[in-house]
Amino acid sequence: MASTVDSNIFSSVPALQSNLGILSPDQIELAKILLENGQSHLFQQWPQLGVDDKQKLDFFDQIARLNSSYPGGLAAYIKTAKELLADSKLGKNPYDGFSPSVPSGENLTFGNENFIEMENRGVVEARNAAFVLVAGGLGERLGYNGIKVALPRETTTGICFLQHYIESILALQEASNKIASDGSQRDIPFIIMTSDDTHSRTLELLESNSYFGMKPTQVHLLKQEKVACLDDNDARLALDPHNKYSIQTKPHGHGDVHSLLYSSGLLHKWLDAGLKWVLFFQDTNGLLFNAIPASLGVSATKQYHVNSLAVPRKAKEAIGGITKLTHVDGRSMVINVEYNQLDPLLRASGFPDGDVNCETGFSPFPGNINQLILDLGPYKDELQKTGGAIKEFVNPKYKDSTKTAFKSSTRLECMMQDYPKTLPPTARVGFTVMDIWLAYAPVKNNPEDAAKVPKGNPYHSATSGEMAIYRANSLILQKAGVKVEEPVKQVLNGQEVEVWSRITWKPKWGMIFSDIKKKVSGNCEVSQRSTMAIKGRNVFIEDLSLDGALIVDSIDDAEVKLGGLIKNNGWTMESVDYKDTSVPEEIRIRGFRFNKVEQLEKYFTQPGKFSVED
Ligand SMILES: O=c1ccn([C@@H]2O[C@H](COP(=O)(O)OP(=O)(O)O[C@H]3OC[C@@H](O)[C@H](O)[C@H]3O)[C@@H](O)[C@H]2O)c(=O)[nH]1
Ligand SMILES: [Mg+2]
Repeated sequence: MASTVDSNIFSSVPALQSNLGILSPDQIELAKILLENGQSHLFQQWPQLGVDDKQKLDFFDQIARLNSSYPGGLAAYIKTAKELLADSKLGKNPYDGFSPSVPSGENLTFGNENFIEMENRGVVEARNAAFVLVAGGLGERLGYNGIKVALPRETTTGICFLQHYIESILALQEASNKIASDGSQRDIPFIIMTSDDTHSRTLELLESNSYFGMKPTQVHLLKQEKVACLDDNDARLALDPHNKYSIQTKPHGHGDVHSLLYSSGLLHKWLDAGLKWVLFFQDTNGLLFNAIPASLGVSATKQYHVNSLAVPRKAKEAIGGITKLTHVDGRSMVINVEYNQLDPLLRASGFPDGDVNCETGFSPFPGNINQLILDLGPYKDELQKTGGAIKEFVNPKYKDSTKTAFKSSTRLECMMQDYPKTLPPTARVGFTVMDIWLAYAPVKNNPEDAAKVPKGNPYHSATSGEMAIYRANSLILQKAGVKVEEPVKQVLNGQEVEVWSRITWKPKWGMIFSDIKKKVSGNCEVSQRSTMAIKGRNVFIEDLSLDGALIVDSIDDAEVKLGGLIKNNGWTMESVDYKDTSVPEEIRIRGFRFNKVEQLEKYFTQPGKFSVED
């Protein structure tokens, strides 16, 4: 009751004091925390007891959520915000005292002996891994209305990113269980971090598709909460302009994944179950699983506590640079420097041209694709110390050079790749660089912005993301001995792209290069205008000459041989303008659609041996 609490602190805020009677002891505690941290303005407009009481309690519900979802609670959030805002006002460089240099890491070349060895090792390790997808972002740059994981990875099959990720994990699980030394079977855990922006639609996508073949018990959704917005340099929390009982909130960034995993209790469970690795990945990289087995192999071989996957980076490309930072006091770390910070950091530390390409045509700093492989043991130990809190930053847009007022409210943010920042120097932090064509093709930019990307830099659009899949699959088959015809150049949605044969396969057909090589033999060729979708597991390509469209699906017990000359009118590509709203959004953001003129389509639903020849 109001009379029993310390009245001093409340007496200076009469609007709150007069309402204490409706608050529970817990709520009164929260009110105290707010007042002690300079937030009395939140109650300024509160009417007397009896008016809007329900909304006042809603206000405290929200405060309780904000308090419990942040490591250290609101007091810690406000304290950090004050510090970071003061640094920002002073224009303090977050990398003060550090000088950047180019780090050295593992380089993998697709298909060579080392790569194949790493892939094999990765498959052994896969059953000891848990996969974590961060998918709480809205994808504002892409501007797509749905959730990004529901977008087709490519439109030949229309299979969405989430289905592809799940089928890839299941394929790895099966391959890994098959060779388990103790013969035991394990289900690889799959965690998806969602937010209020994506949670219900992600759940709905999973449920309406029977979890794409995964056991529902294998999948966990962890929803991140947004954090409170800040109105000024004193870190006064921002009220919603339309509701004085509600604090404005914004996303805190993908760094939340660590505190959520920690508080979920899953890390202990995984350790008890004998798991060893946690793999983090982002929502729309359709090539990612080409890179997973080999880089997991690298983690295991090198005993990396942290392994970041990277690709050669074009200067000014919107991907972070992996950088070695050496402090004047001698300590050093290998860490991602985010793309908006790399140029100023370089200019401030002896690289007068900033973020530019070197003689290789690429930035000397490898590009972070934000796929992290962490060793579970040290990861859990570290989170036990930090509670999963990740070094944050603030990025206020000031009204003017006095830096006293913001254009709009700001908030603290954090990034999952900043996890190594708190690690001791003894931690084994490394990275693995792979070819771009193999490993990285995110879908982040809308057509208009993609068309403005400087020539030679990747578009990161729905168009380039899909074309990258056909290119990667074509190149992989070429390396396996298939004569895949060279691509043609085409401009789609204002972006010049290479159009390769539209080749796709299900993960269970071939997860690693040695599997794929086993499925291809003889003299095979595929023309540029061809489409080939392999959906069955035991499909073998032998002396095939394809000039047209071929779709094959089969049950696992059917062994299917594809051979001979298969020729038909195939599928043609028609240009679509992204502004044409008569076309579904997920198609028009690509700038093309298929006209399915003619195809050979075969389904094998009975066990046995079959062959497809025209
Ligand atoms: O609050 C958030 C924000 C983002 N995310 C998820 O985090 C992932 C990355 O988000 P964005 O695509 O906005 O990230 P960015 O493109 O800004 O940069 C990111 O990817 C490229 C890397 O080089 C950068 O270092 C990395 O920060 C997405 O899967 C998104 O859904 C969250 O889960 N929660
Ligand atoms: Mg972003």
